[in-house]
Amino acid sequence: MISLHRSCFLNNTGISGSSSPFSYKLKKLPPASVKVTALGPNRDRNSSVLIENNNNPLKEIKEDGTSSVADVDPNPTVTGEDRDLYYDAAATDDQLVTPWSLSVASGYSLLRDPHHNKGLAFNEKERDSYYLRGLLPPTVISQELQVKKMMYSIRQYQVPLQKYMAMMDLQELNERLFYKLLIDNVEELLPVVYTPTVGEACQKYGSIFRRPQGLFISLKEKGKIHEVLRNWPQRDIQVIVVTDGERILGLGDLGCQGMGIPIGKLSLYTALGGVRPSACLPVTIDVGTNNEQLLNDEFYIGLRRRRATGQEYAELMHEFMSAVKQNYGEKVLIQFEDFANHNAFDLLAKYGTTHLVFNDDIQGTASVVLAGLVAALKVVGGTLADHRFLFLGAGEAGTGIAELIALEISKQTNMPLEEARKKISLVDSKGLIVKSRIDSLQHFKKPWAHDHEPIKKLVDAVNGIKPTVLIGTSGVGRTFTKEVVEAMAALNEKPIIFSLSNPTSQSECTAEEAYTWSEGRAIFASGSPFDPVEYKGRVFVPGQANNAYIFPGLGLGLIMSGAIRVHDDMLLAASEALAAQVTQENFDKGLIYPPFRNIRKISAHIAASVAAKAYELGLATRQPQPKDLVKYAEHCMYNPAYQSYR
Ligand SMILES: NC(=O)C1=CN([C@@H]2O[C@H](COP(=O)(O)OP(=O)(O)OC[C@H]3O[C@@H](n4cnc5c(N)ncnc54)[C@H](OP(=O)(O)O)[C@@H]3O)[C@@H](O)[C@H]2O)C=CC1
Ligand SMILES: CC(=O)C(=O)O
Ligand SMILES: [Mg+2]
Repeated sequence: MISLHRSCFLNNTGISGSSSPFSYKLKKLPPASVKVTALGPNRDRNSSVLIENNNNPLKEIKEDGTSSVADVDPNPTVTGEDRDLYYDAAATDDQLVTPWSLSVASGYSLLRDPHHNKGLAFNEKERDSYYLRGLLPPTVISQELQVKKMMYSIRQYQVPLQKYMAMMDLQELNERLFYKLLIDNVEELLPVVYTPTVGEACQKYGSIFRRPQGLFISLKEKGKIHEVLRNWPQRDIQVIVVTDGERILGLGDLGCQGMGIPIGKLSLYTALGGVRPSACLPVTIDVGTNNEQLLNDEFYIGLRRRRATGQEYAELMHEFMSAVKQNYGEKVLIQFEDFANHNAFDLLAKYGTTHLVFNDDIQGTASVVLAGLVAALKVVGGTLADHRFLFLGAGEAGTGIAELIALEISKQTNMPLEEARKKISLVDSKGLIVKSRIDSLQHFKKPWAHDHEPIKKLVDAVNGIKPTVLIGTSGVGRTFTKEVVEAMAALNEKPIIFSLSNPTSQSECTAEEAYTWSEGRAIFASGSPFDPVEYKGRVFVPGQANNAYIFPGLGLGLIMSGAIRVHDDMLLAASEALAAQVTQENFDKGLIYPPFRNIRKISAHIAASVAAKAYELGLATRQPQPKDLVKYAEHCMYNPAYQSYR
């Protein structure tokens, strides 16, 4: 006799899959008559799932997939309902299975289960049904009041890292409240869970690490990655953000502590793009670090060795990429994040043809910057082809943006791509990229080696090339000096200046510097947020040119269309969709990006455009194509409002 466990675990009864480490499939059973009950303690590998269908004999489905009629108590201790659990973001309406009845964790375990805990918002009935009496103080409050209370307490912290830690604690305590807080206060909390604070969190991750929020896959796990993926409690994974920690923002090699980045990016997938949290998996690949300070830090949490390279590195990455496909199928989206450029381009080229992957730093960034430029041209005038672009920094972000601009110019004018590229020049740590350097250049810089005399200093490159647009992707702070900004302002009535490097400390210049040195004429955007600036009685609101505008909507579009590959045209589509969201009211305020507070609407439009492109290119597998993709995207989005457990 299998007995029902009082604190049994609430399983994910999506169309297929499970949130416990064994797998089972529930397909097209008549709704309203299906009861699913998890047995055994939470995440117990020996657990099994019981299915009751129209009161027919209960079936027990075991971890190995076999099933048998079980002799069990048919009345689950508790039942509940949670849309999130059976709602498949990628399901079409007719596939949506609504009235599943689920058993949930109860009592103390329920209060410790971040996916289902509601804290003081559990109502009287739920407190009775779920054995919560006495475990909570008597008051019952709404989720809205919980948000107010939490915002009040977060605002008491003066130190950004303390706010970050309070948010991480909340995510571990009450996931829905965390996302409601983030969605409802996105402009205030984005700098807390994302750049700039996430940079400091990564630097100190060894000291602040508390609980696993993602998977650490190190060289120690070589040969076992398939099993390691199965240790993650969720099975129905739709998006993975993976880093190897070698280029974390502009902070360099942070090794295993780069984990803060995939965690932060994925929280934005949910908050900004509406992807279910249970479908998101943060991963850090640990192949060592070349950061001496970390290697000598007694609190460092990663492998204490120098970075593996060459075959050793490639083999671990390949095992990971293969295991991901084997575990989650070919439609799982993999976002490469903050890899150093000597691996990033090669990984993208290698896996771009076999997996659903993109590199956020190369492609997502390009898409957001192109959108900002298209919007800026409405203020400045002219087409992209009429402008000249100069970059400080010729790595992933710099060459990625440059290539997308060239592609767009080439599309708009039918100009050969090679000709379009000549409108764009890049400066790296050795100076302007020119033909005479070609033999010593990394492969991704070679297309940008134009006929020009060598120039060492940025200000000389500005005066020599006379750009209308200056973009910083160097990862080095304060490199747009007064001299450089003044040179841009002398050449242009409205110079476009983007300081994209993160976090704030690495920004090529501050918003105040850009507006002051250009006498209020710059069209300015930065990677990390800056406050509005008052200059000679006028208030200037800087834009935030950050790939966070793009990847959540791009990801949702890929998932909801069941795309199997990412294509450059999807990034162009995302970029156009973002630019189209800038309203006249935004322009009137000097904004070239729409406000982040509208991000869910923006993401729905981006997702719809990306999905439409996927269908057009024959890369979408979800059929039939929904008629109204924007509505469909909105409909797919995760809603953090509490569910009532019956
Ligand atoms: N706003 C956003 O959404 C995004 C911002 N970024 C930011 O962009 C920055 C760069 O990222 P990424 O392109 O991936 O990094 P890479 O390491 O790939 O590229 C950095 C580039 O900057 C050059 N560089 C370094 N120091 C100097 C210097 N003193 N003068 C001139 N050039 C210099 C490097 O030159 P060399 O090749 O000679 O070494 C290299 O070409 C980071 O700070 C990152 O946070 C990145 C992605 C998105
Ligand atoms: C924003 C981002 O992806 C970066 O700075 O690396
Ligand atoms: Mg990045």
